Amino acid sequence: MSANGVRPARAHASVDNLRTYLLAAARQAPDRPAVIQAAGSGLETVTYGELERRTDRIAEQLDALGLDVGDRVILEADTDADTVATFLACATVGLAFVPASPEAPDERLLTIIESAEPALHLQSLQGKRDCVPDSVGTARFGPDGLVVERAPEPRVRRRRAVTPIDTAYITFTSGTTGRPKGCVMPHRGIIAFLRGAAAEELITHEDRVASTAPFQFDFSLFDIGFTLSHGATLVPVPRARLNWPRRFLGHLNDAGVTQVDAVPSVWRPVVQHESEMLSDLGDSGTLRRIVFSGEAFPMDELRTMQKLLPKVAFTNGYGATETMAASITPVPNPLPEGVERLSIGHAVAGAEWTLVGPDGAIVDGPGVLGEIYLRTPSLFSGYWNDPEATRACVVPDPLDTASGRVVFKTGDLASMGEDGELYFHGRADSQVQIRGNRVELGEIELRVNQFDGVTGAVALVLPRADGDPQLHAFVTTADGAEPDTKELVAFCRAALPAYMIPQGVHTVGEFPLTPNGKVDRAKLSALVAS
Ligand SMILES: Nc1ncnc2c1ncn2[C@@H]1O[C@H](COS(=O)(=O)NC(=O)C[C@H](N)c2ccccc2)[C@@H](O)[C@H]1O
Repeated sequence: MSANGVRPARAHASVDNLRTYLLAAARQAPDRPAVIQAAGSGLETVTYGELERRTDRIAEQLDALGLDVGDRVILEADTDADTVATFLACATVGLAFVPASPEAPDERLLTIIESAEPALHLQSLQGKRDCVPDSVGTARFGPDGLVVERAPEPRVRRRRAVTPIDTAYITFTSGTTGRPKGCVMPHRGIIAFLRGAAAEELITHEDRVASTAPFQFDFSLFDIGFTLSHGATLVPVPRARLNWPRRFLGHLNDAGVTQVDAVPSVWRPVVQHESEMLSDLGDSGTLRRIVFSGEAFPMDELRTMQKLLPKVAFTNGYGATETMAASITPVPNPLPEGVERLSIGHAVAGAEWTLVGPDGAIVDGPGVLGEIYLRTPSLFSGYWNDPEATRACVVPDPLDTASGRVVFKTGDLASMGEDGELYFHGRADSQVQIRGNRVELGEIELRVNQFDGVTGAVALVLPRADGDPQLHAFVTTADGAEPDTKELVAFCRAALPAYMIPQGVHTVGEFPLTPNGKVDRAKLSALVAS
């Protein structure tokens, strides 16, 4: 019995809960490897049976702290077996975990703590965080369970069961307004998306999936969920190995990885410095698939990857944290000549999207730009403590406004292909007009990329106090030298309308990245302001 005599809450095996859904394999084949992870300079394997034992031990200890279903727990960690066990333990007792990166600065963690008001902060035995306020309990997790340093204040337990609509996790994304927004994800939401993803039949239980995203980026939560729900093996790639192409590829090779999940930027240094080793990895026949998400894979970089990996399948995972994701689309290898924009295909099984034009009319034909509205059971519960931001994107189904059903207004623009597949055209709020003409940043980037010596291009429009917004192109070049700006601009003029010609060209050594590995456009903009 717990503090107020109520039996502690527990996930019920008969309804959707992340713990029961992700440990189903532990029942059927407990000796199968769940996680293969770095250990010293080598690797170690944690089986599904061992993962379940660690999960239950931590769940018991969390229970003893007397927390209530729905209480928040900061889980500051990198992905490994103990992080997964802690994540599953939280799901078992109905605690909402808030993934945090050990690399996040103190003030970012404190902002999240101020907003989420967690009962407990959890970090690994090696964790270095020591700025957690006294109002929050602290504990460390490891292979032998939890070590509680400061018990959380006792809570009154009002709930007796963990239900599928209870919160599994809250991921705080650095909202464009600067204040981080917490995406509240219910158990049934993530499970619905993972079921839809499973219908793509990308992997079997024999696969070994490498996860490269930081734990606080929900791409990592997808990797964990997708892999464990198939009874396959998760291979986390620690940052120390990820940041060295040779070590990264060695880790993939040693662990016998068959699929690598990574944002496009992860591959840039690998192709630049270890293309030979990458090609050998593809020829070995073990690596079968690369899944990317987060942002469009620059076409020329993708083509280069495909030349090195002719036998590997490429898959484009598109979607937002608010619905975990939306579509999982195969990319032809090789990409046919002339294809200049990647398809994001159709929404996964169990979901469907609608394109809505600027005038509110439904777009159901090719070539017209509209905003994607996603009808899906993987919809989040809303933004933490921000009903206004929630109302702005959880809206009545445009096809059936009287029904009371709601859909996710993605803020993404797309056009439709011949058989209804979609092509991503960028964020609605980054669409710009210059002198009344809609500017396609992707088209500008494509053209600049074709200029001799340019290896990467990002186009931005920067507002100006007085006058039209200005178009700027940021480029990386093969030898780091600045391209001849006049020639580059002339090259653009030969293919683009006048209003799409960059007024500023800036050479950077490499593109700055956000903590989640996406091109940091805000940092690029700041280069011009300075
Ligand atoms: N494949 C893409 N092409 C092009 N633009 C994209 C793409 N994937 C996202 N995006 C963009 O990124 C936004 C979502 O950003 S996010 O909320 O941080 N989520 C993600 O980036 C990852 C996403 N949750 C996910 C997790 C697991 C599997 C697939 C996708 C989308 O609205 C798109 O604008």
